[in-house]
Amino acid sequence: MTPDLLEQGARRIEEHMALLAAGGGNAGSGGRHASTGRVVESGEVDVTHGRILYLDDVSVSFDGFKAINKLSLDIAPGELRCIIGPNGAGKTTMMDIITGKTRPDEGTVFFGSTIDLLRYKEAEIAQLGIGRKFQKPTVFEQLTVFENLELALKTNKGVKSSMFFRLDSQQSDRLAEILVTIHLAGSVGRMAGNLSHGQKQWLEIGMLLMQDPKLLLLDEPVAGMTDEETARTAELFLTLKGKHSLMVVEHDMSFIKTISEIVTVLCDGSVLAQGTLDEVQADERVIEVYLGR
Ligand SMILES: Nc1ncnc2c1ncn2[C@@H]1O[C@H](COP(=O)(O)OP(=O)(O)OP(=O)(O)O)[C@@H](O)[C@H]1O
Repeated sequence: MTPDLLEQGARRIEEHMALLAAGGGNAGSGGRHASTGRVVESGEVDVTHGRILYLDDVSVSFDGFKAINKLSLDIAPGELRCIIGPNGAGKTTMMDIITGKTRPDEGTVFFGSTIDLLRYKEAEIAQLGIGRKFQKPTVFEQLTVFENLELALKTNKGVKSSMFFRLDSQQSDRLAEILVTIHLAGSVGRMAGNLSHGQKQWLEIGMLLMQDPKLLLLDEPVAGMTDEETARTAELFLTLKGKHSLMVVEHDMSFIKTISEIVTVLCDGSVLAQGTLDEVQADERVIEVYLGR
């Protein structure tokens, strides 16, 4: 390979890495653009006040339409919070705001009690420890399961160190542990493109886990999965709870029933109801706008 080709290849890897860091990998699908910016080293998030994520009075309008309307919400460290709500309720927009993809017109968004997320760009927020998984799997189809996971560790490396990157023993151990967690230990050498839809979703979650995120945002993770894959995903999320904080947007109520503690119902850009699944399912307002009679 000529130096030119090497350089081009390295540049392509770096572009992929920037996208991945912003939660929008583009290995054959999707394609969200990452903003580039200063590198922010991930450090400790101050959760002494019992909150890892804190949104207060957040609003955003698109052409005069209030997609998010005085939204206030907080999440405890290690919590698995489920978010439900009708189409257009603002669930995706809320995640866009948390991850820096959309800037709110007003309000406060804090990661722990000291990190004002509104001061950071999308790629920086990913590096602070907020991982996002979009609905569609965005793994690197032409690489193996192992290579995908290995690649996920390279996001902070420059071109040359990225090309000659080797896992140290601690990273190898973590990769092996994550392979088991995501049910892909037996598929380590398979090309990601040959995995089932559910396995691709797990692989992408594994790639996020390689970066050891403190908070994971997951948008409709079980959409399109078989019943068995859905059940295994529930198992996976229950394993992650406690070690990571999770915010899961889903429409699949039986999945929510298996994994949920507190469920937040969004409607018209704000919180309509919050409580256990039984509580929100019994709430007349929720039945009216979302669950149907
Ligand atoms: N960039 C944008 N420009 C204009 N309108 C937008 C934009 N993003 C979102 N909206 C509007 O804001 C509202 C909330 O959308 P959002 O995608 O956040 O809802 P959602 O709860 O995720 O819905 P779904 O369950 O269908 O994914 C919708 O009416 C949507 O059309």
